[in-house]
Amino acid sequence: MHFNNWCPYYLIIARLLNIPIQRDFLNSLNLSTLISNERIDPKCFRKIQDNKALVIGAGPSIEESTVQNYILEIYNCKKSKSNNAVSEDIVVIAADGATELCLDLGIIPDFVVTDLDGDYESLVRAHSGGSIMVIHAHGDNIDKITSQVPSFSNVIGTTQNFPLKNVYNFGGFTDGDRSVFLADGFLAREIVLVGMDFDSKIGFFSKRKVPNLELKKQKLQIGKYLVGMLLENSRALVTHITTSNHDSSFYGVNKYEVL
Ligand SMILES: Nc1ncnc2c1ncn2[C@@H]1O[C@H](COP(=O)(O)OP(=O)(O)OP(=O)(O)O)[C@@H](O)[C@H]1O
Ligand SMILES: Nc1nc2c(c(=O)[nH]1)N=C(CO)CN2
Ligand SMILES: [Mg+2]
Repeated sequence: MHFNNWCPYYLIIARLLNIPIQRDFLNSLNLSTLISNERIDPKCFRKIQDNKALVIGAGPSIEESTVQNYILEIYNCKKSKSNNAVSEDIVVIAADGATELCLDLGIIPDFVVTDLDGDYESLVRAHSGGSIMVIHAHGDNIDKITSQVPSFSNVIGTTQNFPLKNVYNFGGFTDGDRSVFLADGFLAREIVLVGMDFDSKIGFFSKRKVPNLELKKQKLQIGKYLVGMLLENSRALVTHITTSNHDSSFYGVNKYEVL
């Protein structure tokens, strides 16, 4: 989504959650100085363009074996397509806490979308395995950005504020909905959503210690709204994978599959 279209949503969210947008901007500048690359490597874009993006959120459905088997099935399909060399036409995008599940399943996500408030060890392991780290700067993660970004080399910087020369704004707020904005913005042909249980309890793979449960729930509702708004106008075919324990639904989805 272009910044001009994103900006009104950002201003409303900032007002709702009392976010000082000046601090968001300051941290974008901070992140910009910590990233060496000037522009995104076109290879990153081509990984998603016209391909199928599996976007994995950290909702509680990913704790269920049926969902884990589904993720593995898609991943094995990705691997088997070209004689065990990983085929490029399925791309795995893990939202923050979901990275840990991916690693547990033996999957290195192609992209990890994070504001660095999750499990640092998992991020380091994914990065060592080759994941592209899509790291988000905002006013409440200045310390994390400053201390952790220098340890990653394969980074795409993002912001919810003004984009800078090497810090992008694809739209979106929480790690989960920003993953969907990334898939859509990089022109995925198909988007499959897993673990996007915005109306359910906070998942185990989400932050273990949630300091403010009410705020977290508010953020999930914002994420749900943003995904619906984006997908309604998306060119991608969108499938939402759920289980009978989670009846989250949102606009813009072409197909539901209840496992
Ligand atoms: N029930 C759920 N519990 C947790 N995450 C969920 C749920 N449903 C969907 N998600 C998506 O999974 C993403 C990853 O979760 P995680 O808590 O690791 O990220 P987060 O956005 O950094 O959290 P926070 O908003 O507290 O910073 C969330 O950003 C959210 O969009
Ligand atoms: N300033 C600020 N921005 C955010 C915050 C937050 O806590 N503070 N949390 C987000 C969801 O992960 C996304 N953006
Ligand atoms: Mg996070």
